[in-house]
Amino acid sequence: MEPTIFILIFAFLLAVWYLLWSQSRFVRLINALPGPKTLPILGNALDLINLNQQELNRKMSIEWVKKYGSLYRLSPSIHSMVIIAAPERMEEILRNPKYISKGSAYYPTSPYLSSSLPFATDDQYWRKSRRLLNPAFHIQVLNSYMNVFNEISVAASHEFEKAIEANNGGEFDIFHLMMGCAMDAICETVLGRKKLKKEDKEKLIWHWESLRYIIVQRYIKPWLQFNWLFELTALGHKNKIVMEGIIESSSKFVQCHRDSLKQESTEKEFKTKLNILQDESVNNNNNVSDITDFEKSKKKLGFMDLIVKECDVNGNYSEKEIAQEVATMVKVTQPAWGFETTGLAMIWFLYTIAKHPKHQQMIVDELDAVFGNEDRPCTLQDLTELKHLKYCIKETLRLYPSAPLIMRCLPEDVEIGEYTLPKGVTVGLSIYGMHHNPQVFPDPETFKPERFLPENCIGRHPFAFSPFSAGPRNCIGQKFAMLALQVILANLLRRYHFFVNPSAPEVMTLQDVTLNPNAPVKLVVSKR
Ligand code: HEM
Repeated sequence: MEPTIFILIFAFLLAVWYLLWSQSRFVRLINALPGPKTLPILGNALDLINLNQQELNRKMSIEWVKKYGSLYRLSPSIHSMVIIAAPERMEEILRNPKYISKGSAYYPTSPYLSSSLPFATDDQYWRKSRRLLNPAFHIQVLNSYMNVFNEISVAASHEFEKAIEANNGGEFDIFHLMMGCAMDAICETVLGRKKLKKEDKEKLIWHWESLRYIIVQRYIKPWLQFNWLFELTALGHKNKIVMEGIIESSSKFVQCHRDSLKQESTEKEFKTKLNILQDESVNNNNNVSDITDFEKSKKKLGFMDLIVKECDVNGNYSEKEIAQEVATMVKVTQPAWGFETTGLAMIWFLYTIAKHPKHQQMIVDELDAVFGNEDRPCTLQDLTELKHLKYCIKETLRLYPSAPLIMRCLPEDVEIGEYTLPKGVTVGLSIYGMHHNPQVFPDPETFKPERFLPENCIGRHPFAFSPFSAGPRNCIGQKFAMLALQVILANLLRRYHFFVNPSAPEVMTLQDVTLNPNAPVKLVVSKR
């Protein structure tokens, strides 16, 4: 066939398809919502494509919320999306156990991570995994990590000392130092106490940074949303390499943990260990003569123990599935997830309190009252007394939620106010937009930790502050993250003061899978 005829037929079919599609009930319901003007087929792609990631964040989370309200539509391409930035509306979606599906919203990572907890699109599989992994984040398990968090703070303090020396007391970028610290916190606890070598850490960070870039590119460039086309591009090729690297390093974590469990055990003893570990109160009738250490510790199963057990003992997970779970636990991106979300929270916290010396001093006063001159580890009891520290962490997570936008795919029509959100639509829940919405938090751009004093929370909608999302599919690592943040940041502030160079330009946020800084986060750090 002549190429011209082929093109004409293709254009005709596309026009017919577009005409039918644009008359559909789905499109009519979406178009009833306020939102920026769309172009045929391209939707809002032209609005988005010309923006850099910093402008994209402002536009989506602040400008358009102001212009169109806290419920508006956006069409990055033919895939329309509804953005929500108000707690009452978010609650209607997040609280409902029927609306836990992410649909294909997180497809840019598939097929590699499609069956890990944060990305699972199959509801049944998600329920199975969530039920299985919940005990690994039980408060008793988390409390057993206190020592590790204290040790990691000491190691991070040494790194700061080296950086201060290397920079002759001048400013330096804290990004990689704090990311490494958060990665250690996850690796040495949830991932089975494995210490990573510097080069392995750097490789993992590179993998996840590349993946983040790829995901954003696929959202804003509509042609990359076709898998077959994407795979033909240089970006598709890079995606393959990156994902294979991530899965490979995750499999190594699993193998390493399995080896350490198996060490000096027969196969039978190994399986018995895993079974015994699961029981909170170990039954004396068990045949446990050879596992007395485990019996004594009465330990609950950690994340790695649980998934190795499910694979090796119960056969409920394949080797590939557990590698995917481990991969997302390392990064737990989207949002989701793990070292990056926690590392970013630490970075934004240090930057923010460096910019607000009054609040830094209030935390330091509190630390001095609790620890005096003692150089001892931080305990759970200490944390209950470090109230201003907690308010500052919460206010940082309000201003800089590590996961700025999360998504759900609606399995049925949902009535919200005067609008009907049609079945199958992707809802983008803008945590950043809600936290910066002046109707939810007055004077939203100002750092005011006192917002979190109990008396100031009265009357605030329970979903208004949701850095960890809310409802059945909220962050499984929320308590872990808060504990790690409090211990590590308290210990750093016991040893160092943090300042910003007053003439340095402000560090801004980038609209990304996670909320990253647009420039190096340079601080002047001095010993207390
Ligand atoms: C400051 C730190 C953190 C923040 C702000 C954060 C935020 C979030 C958010 C907003 C979600 C919901 C995503 C969605 O609904 O699409 C989520 C999910 C998740 N987070 Fe976190 N997270 C943090 C730390 C962690 C840590 C330390 C872990 C694990 C050790 C973790 C593990 C997960 C997992 C597995 C999910 C998926 C849960 C599910 O789909 O059932 N997160 N996180």
